[in-house]
Amino acid sequence: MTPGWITTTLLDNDTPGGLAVARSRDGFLHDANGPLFPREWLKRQDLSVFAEHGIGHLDGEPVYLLELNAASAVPGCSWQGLRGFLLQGDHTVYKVLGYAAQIGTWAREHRFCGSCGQAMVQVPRERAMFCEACDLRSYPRISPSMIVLVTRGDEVLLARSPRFVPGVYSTLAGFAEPGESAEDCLIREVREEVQVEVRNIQYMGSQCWPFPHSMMLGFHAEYAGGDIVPQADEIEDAQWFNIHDLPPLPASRSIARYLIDLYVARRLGHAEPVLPG
Ligand SMILES: NC(=O)C1=CN([C@@H]2O[C@H](COP(=O)(O)OP(=O)(O)OC[C@H]3O[C@@H](n4cnc5c(N)ncnc54)[C@H](O)[C@@H]3O)[C@@H](O)[C@H]2O)C=CC1
Ligand SMILES: [Mg+2]
Ligand SMILES: [Zn+2]
Repeated sequence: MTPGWITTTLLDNDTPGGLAVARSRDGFLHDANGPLFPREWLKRQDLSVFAEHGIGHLDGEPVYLLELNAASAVPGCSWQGLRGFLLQGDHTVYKVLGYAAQIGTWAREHRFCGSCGQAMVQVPRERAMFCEACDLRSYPRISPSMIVLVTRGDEVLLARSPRFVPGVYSTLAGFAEPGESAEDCLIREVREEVQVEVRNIQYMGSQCWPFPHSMMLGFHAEYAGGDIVPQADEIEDAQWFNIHDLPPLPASRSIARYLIDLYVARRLGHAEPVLPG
């Protein structure tokens, strides 16, 4: 048995047993023991199953996703969105759910060929949907996004989107566009969002961000010029904050928080944080 969580494409839906998670628009089903249930028990509940996907092994046990048409009442259980599991509880369980959410979303959104419109079929032994007429394979969608902490000595540039929890400021982020390198994207996003120029771009690490399918590439960059001008509509406010006087920050398991905590730790000579996977 291999401990921990390993994704797979090789599970047979007709083989009984294993564990399962159930996902609806209201999130994942969970009870006091969490969101992983004995699969046969879960399948006996009154759930409207849209699709079943084998997704991996947790401590050697096969794990399946039951993707539902809608949430329904299961005695002793409730529904919680993926973000709730990110903020609280076991991180490995969150990783299982993050993968399940990405596979469920992708499979649901790729039932028909984008080229000819015919129904696609799941490829055996590969996580792909296939159109025979077009010989076209669609793989799970991953959207690369740059995230950057811009610094100026003891100051860090943080901004607020109108979508954030009131008071919270975070690092700048944005999706890569076709034709861009990671660095091109970072420079463009910082220009667009605050009209600031950067230099000495340094890659710091990455994080899967399944909301719904981002791959965050984290960077540090130094300020090189310009006065902050927040982008209309996208950026509600942006400021230089002294590392000794920071505003409320993003959740501790986010790479945004890691980039800030790492810079502060290095500046102050404290122990460095560890990037959560
Ligand atoms: N893990 C973390 O610490 C953090 C993650 N993020 C994530 O980074 C991603 C990008 O951040 P934003 O500032 O919202 O992006 P952004 O600055 O590029 O603006 C968002 C806009 O981009 C467009 N968009 C949406 N999906 C897209 C795609 N796949 N490709 C290209 N454009 C797309 C939409 O018009 C959307 O309103 C989001 O998924 C966000 O959740 C953002 C901050 C922290
Ligand atoms: Mg942005
Ligand atoms: Zn086709």
